[in-house]
Amino acid sequence: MKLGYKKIVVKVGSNVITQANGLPDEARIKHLVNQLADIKKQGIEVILVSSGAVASGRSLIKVSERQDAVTTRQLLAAIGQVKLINTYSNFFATHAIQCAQVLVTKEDFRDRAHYLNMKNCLQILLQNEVIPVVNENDVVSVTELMFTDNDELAGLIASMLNADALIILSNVNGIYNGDPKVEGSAVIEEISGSVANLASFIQTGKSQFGRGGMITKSTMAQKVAKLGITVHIANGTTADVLTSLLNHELVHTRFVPEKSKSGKKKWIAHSETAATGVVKLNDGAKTVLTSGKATSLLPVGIIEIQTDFLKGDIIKIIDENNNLIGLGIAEYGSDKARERIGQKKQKALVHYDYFYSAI
Ligand SMILES: Nc1ncnc2c1ncn2[C@@H]1O[C@H](COP(=O)(O)OP(=O)(O)O)[C@@H](O)[C@H]1O
Ligand SMILES: N[C@@H](CCC(=O)OP(=O)(O)O)C(=O)O
Repeated sequence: MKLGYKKIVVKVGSNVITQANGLPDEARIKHLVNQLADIKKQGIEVILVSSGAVASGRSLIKVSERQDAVTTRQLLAAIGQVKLINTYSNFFATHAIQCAQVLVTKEDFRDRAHYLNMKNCLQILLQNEVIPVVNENDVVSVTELMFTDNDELAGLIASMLNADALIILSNVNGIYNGDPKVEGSAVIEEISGSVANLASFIQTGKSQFGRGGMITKSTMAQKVAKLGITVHIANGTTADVLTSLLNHELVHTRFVPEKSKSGKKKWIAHSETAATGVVKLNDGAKTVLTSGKATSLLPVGIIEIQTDFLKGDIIKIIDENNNLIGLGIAEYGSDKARERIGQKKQKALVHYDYFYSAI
């Protein structure tokens, strides 16, 4: 395979594996499994992140209209995930490949210890030639405990496992430079760095069964590419999509990766919800920290400690307009940091090795 990847994360959206009438599209699931089996047999490690539990559940049970959205999702996912994983498991078995069900919540990544537990679990499956089939545990993850969508989860897993690439399969050929339904719009084939006007191309609407939409997909893709992982967004309803993509024969959107960041930085990048403290910087410090040079956060650039934190906590670093600049691990607690605000020649609050720039 021309692209030469050794480890890939493939994310399949609900729309790819659901027919227009809401029933699971078994022929498509089979076709994707055949390609994944082929890829695995070529020595590439594969992790699958598959949506579709809720959509599968909808085909199995009629839900009362009086039921609220959260409990409906729990009911449908609880039933649908069984069908979804059975379908994958049966198709993988025809290739003599074992797959595993890994259901996760945001809580499973809340601190470094939990994050490493998840990482160990996926690594042991890969070492045993098993394909992990990951989904959010929709039965227990509700409201603020939820991932934005499975694109966010797939980005987190790709970063955690140091994958070479993340392939997101949706029901469009990639990110278009306008409304995909309007004639004249074309697929943007390559995106490098942070493209400021990318969101302006993207319609806020989602596809029939999707959760996050293309804006969250592109924000996540830019973040993951910044960590050094190539991200591809392609059409999962196209025949032989994965093999064509990996052979460099498919029109789709590719996010060009930056230099690979360390495992610790990748973890910090995905730990915004675990952050305790909030520290505000002046514009000079912001410029230096986001310049791309190896610079640590010194107290001289701090103008306010907004929320307390302890040594070793993840802290959010914001600018004068309260926009997020980055995340980092505090070298000391907020008490000491407050005493040192604006002072020169003080120990860095966040060392460069433990700072992730969100800009
Ligand atoms: N500029 C754009 N390029 C591509 N897709 C877009 C764009 N703007 C909006 N979309 C919509 O985003 C949808 C894909 O996002 P989503 O519904 O979350 O899919 P999935 O279920 O695969 O995660 C597409 O079906 C498309 O309608
Ligand atoms: N966990 C949910 C899918 C949530 C989700 O992000 O869906 P999608 O936008 O289609 O990838 C399910 O299995 O139904």
